Formats: sequence, C-alpha cells, structure tokens
Amino acid sequence: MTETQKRPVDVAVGILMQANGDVLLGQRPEGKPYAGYWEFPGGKVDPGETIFQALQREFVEELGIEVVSAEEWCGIEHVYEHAHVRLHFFISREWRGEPQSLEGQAFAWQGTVGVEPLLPATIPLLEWLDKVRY
Ligand SMILES: Nc1nc2c([nH]c(=O)n2[C@H]2C[C@H](O)[C@@H](COP(=O)(O)OP(=O)(O)OP(=O)(O)O)O2)c(=O)[nH]1
Repeated sequence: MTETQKRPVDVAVGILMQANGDVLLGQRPEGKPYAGYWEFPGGKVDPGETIFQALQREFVEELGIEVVSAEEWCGIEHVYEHAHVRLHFFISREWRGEPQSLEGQAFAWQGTVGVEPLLPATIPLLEWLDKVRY
C-alpha cells in the first residue's frame, strides 16, 4: 500500500440546494485527476482550516459564491488510485452570489441529476439526495 492510500485526505464538498430542490454540479477541469467528471463543488481541506472554512474558501475560489450556512450531511471514504479521500458532504440552502466559472469549469443546476460521468464516490449520494431534496 502506498503512502497516498494509507492517509486519508479530508475534502469539503458542498451541495447548494435551491428551494425547488435543484442542486449545483461542476465539471472537473483539465489537469486534475478525473478531468471531465461531474462533482459537487469543493476541495481539500488545508492545514489549520476547519472543514466548513475549507468549504467556504473553495466556493469563493471556484464559483465566487459565499456560503452563509450549511449543515454537515454525510461522510464517505473512498480509495482512488490518486488518493484516499474522506469526503464531508454539506447541504447549504443559504448562500450569496450567482455561480461564475472562475476556473473555466462547466457547471449546471440539476433536478434529477442527469449529467455524467460522475465521480465514483459521489454516485451513491444521488439516491440519498432524492430523499432530502425538498
Ligand atoms: N469536490 C468534490 N470532490 C470529490 C467529490 N467526489 C469525490 O470523490 N471527490 C474527490 C476527488 C478528489 O480526489 C478529491 C477532491 O480534491 P480536488 O483535487 O478536487 O481538490 P482541490 O480543488 O483542493 O485540488 P488541488 O488544489 O489539489 O488542485 O475528492 C465530489 O463530489 N466533489
């Protein structure tokens, strides 16, 4: 087992949920592992940050959005070839700003999620999400 597989990396992931249940997904940009795959916006937690602070930072950097509040929803661990990740999913219904493509990525509001491919660790979330959508 390699070093990257042994040590899980914390990742903050945010699901922005509109009043009608639509959620925001983004497409991973070129140059990252799984480029072109769809995901919920987020990224790795930096040293010294709380997971929620990382979530807020990533949303500003990627989308120009200020996440005002979010509730921690569920956690998933997944071992990829490139990393062992511990994903912390938050649901936010309170944010400021409209999403902008600050890293050149595509994004889309989706009801029943129809974009693909999705990052493998995120796929099971969609079924659970349908239960809390409204
Ligand atoms: N944002 C996000 N990451 C996910 C999801 N599902 C999933 O398996 N991941 C994984 C993919 C990556 O291995 C990891 C996120 O790391 P990343 O490389 O995108 O993070 P980052 O933006 O901090 O990247 P960088 O600064 O290192 O370029 O979490 C998801 O739904 N959203």
